Amino acid sequence: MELITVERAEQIIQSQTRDYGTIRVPYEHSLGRVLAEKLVADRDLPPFNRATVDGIAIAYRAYKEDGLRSFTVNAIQAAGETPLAISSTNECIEIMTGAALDSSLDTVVRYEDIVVANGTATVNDIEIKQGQNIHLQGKDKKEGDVVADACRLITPALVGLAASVGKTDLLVKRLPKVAIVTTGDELVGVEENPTPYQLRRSNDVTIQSVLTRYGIQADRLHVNDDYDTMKGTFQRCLQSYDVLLLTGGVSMGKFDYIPQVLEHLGVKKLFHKVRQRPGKPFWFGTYQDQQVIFAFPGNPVSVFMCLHRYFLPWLERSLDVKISSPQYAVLQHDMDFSYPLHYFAQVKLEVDHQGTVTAQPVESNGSGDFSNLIYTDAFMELPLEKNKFKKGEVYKIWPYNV
Ligand SMILES: Nc1nc2c(c(=O)[nH]1)N[C@H]1C(S)=C(S)[C@@H](COP(=O)(O)OP(=O)(O)OC[C@H]3O[C@@H](n4cnc5c(N)ncnc54)[C@H](O)[C@@H]3O)O[C@H]1N2
Ligand code: MOO
Repeated sequence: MELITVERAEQIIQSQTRDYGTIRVPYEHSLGRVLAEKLVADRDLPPFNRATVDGIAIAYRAYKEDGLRSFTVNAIQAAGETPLAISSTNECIEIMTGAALDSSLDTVVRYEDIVVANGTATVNDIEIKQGQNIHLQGKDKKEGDVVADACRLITPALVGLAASVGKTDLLVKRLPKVAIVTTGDELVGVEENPTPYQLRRSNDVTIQSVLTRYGIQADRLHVNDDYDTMKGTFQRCLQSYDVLLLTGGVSMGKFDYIPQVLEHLGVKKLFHKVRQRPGKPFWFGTYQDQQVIFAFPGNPVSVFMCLHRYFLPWLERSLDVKISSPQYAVLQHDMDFSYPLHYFAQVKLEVDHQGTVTAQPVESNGSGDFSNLIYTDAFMELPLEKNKFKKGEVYKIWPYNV
């Protein structure tokens, strides 16, 4: 099969989004999930006229029309208490931040602007405005107003908002069951001691960690490069998971069995090999129009790039998240890349003094060199149509560390 372009690969993948339905989860466990319902205010926000400072509450007309500057303290009212009224406009209530104002009061003066002595509060020589220091009932939202629309990624602010409107269970998008399967005889578990020519597996934990941001608890499995073992493992995975993320074994090597095994099992290949670096041997397919299989080339940077450039957008679209607009940055160095491939450069992002996002490319030793991934922030997508990329030009970025 011919190598396809990045754009075509993206199109094919996006044509295979899936709907996993919805489920209710307690709001404490909803962070990172995708909201599948509108949240409405169960009461006005704020629910009452609320003092925004500690001080005294007065009737403004006594200050303005009667020229009063001293007020007899009628009572002290804490937040949460039933509003206390004054019986005459020469009185005030000492009121605390967050307390509800009675309808006989319409203005709050801070402690800093008064002197309280012997049961009387005297206002300093300052200008007072009617209605000051009061957060009016319903000013933010009215009862029944939408406070959050559906298809949003649930952020800490949204969890707080849900709690404030008494939503104990949130309807969220159901997540796919994901298996991450690493392959390769040279790979040992993190706890094991590698021989001089073996490596510790790292792709699986990296992928798993990225997925936790979306609330996905993916399972990790490892298979050695044995055709029948792979066949058995993948077959079981296809029965129990919605998505398989495989790493390694998709290139030209004598033990790169993955494409063969998958096709043997009836997985439909939608493409193999993309005009890109890293990640050229990327393989993608579907099983019985249900399961979706991403087989990433084993090099850690290839895996990381393909995960952010292809899998996460697929996931976000499948979960119906409001898609954020693409991000761009200004290249800070001339770069040459003379192969007819899209090049995904690792870049360090900064915001300059004019507020422009700039991208500083970082040299790497190919897709097996993952040492820079912690010092860089994004892949910059340099299109295959060009070989020379000039300082000052603007290209798309795929952030991973921001
Ligand atoms: N004759 C050719 N050889 C290669 C080509 C090619 O076009 N022709 N493509 C190269 C490219 S590009 C890549 S990328 C690699 C990808 O090959 P595979 O997908 O078969 O990956 P492996 O050979 O299994 O592994 C590559 C490399 O990554 C290490 N690895 C694998 N899995 C993990 C893991 N879970 N954690 C950490 N490291 C991992 C593995 O040990 C290898 O060093 O093929 C080129 N060859
Ligand atoms: O895709 Mo490979 O990642 O170019 O090394």
